[in-house]
Amino acid sequence: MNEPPGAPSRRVGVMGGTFDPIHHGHLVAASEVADRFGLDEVIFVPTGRPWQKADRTVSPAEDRYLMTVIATASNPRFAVSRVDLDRDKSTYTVDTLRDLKSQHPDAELYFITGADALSSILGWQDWQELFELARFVGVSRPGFELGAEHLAEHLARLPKDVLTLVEIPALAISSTECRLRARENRPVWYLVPDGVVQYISKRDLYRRDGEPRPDGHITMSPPIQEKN
Ligand SMILES: Nc1ncnc2c1ncn2[C@@H]1O[C@H](COP(=O)(O)OP(=O)(O)OP(=O)(O)O)[C@@H](O)[C@H]1O
Ligand SMILES: O=C(O)c1ccc[n+]([C@@H]2O[C@H](COP(=O)([O-])O)[C@@H](O)[C@H]2O)c1
Repeated sequence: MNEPPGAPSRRVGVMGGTFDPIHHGHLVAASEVADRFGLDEVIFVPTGRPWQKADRTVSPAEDRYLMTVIATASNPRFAVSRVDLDRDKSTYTVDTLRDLKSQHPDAELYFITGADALSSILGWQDWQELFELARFVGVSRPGFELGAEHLAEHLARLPKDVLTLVEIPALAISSTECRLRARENRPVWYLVPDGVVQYISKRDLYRRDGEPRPDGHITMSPPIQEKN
């Protein structure tokens, strides 16, 4: 929704991700950055077609969107946007930020990203334009420390003062590990919000392609190239 003319500038965080599934590492990152930067809101933006994950099967966009809604529903400062899901092409952050900027013309945008994603930022589509649209906040993640030499070398090529690095409480959780656990019938409780555990079970996500479900149905995850 557009803001009324003359409204004071709001600080809006943007947390993009594939969220397959969303987990507590994502939620803590958003919450910490909101606190440190006094953000009024954090908008979670599930990717539509994450081109950098084209080599693997990704769950249908609507499932990832609904899990993101479930996970964020209880926090009045968290919201979810469909901009990347409703765009009929590969997902690029430059498009995400352009769309959100036009929806929130008076807001200062803060794009939140983990240290792992940050380490490839110079390869992102139109990367120079990204910093005209938003400030970037890179957060620590176990296994991807902010002080790593290769990350520093990569980030040295960015313009000055466009990125702030923030240490956050370390949660060694990844969506990959959650999917693996769900596939092997091991618990994902406490790694993801309770409602997401229940959604994974209800929709039978992360079972092997072609593996029969207890009710005899066969689940096939659509390949990422298909429109979900
Ligand atoms: N445990 C975590 N701590 C901090 N940041 C995280 C954590 N997990 C993911 N992120 C960040 O959240 C954003 C979205 O991540 P994404 O949805 O790809 O999750 P993921 O756990 O990295 O998924 P996958 O294991 O499938 O690659 C990225 O910027 C990523 O760096
Ligand atoms: O714009 C790009 O080229 C680009 C390349 C890689 C990742 N991103 C964004 O970074 C965010 C995290 O991506 P991922 O793959 O870690 O889920 C998500 O919003 C992606 O759209 C964006």
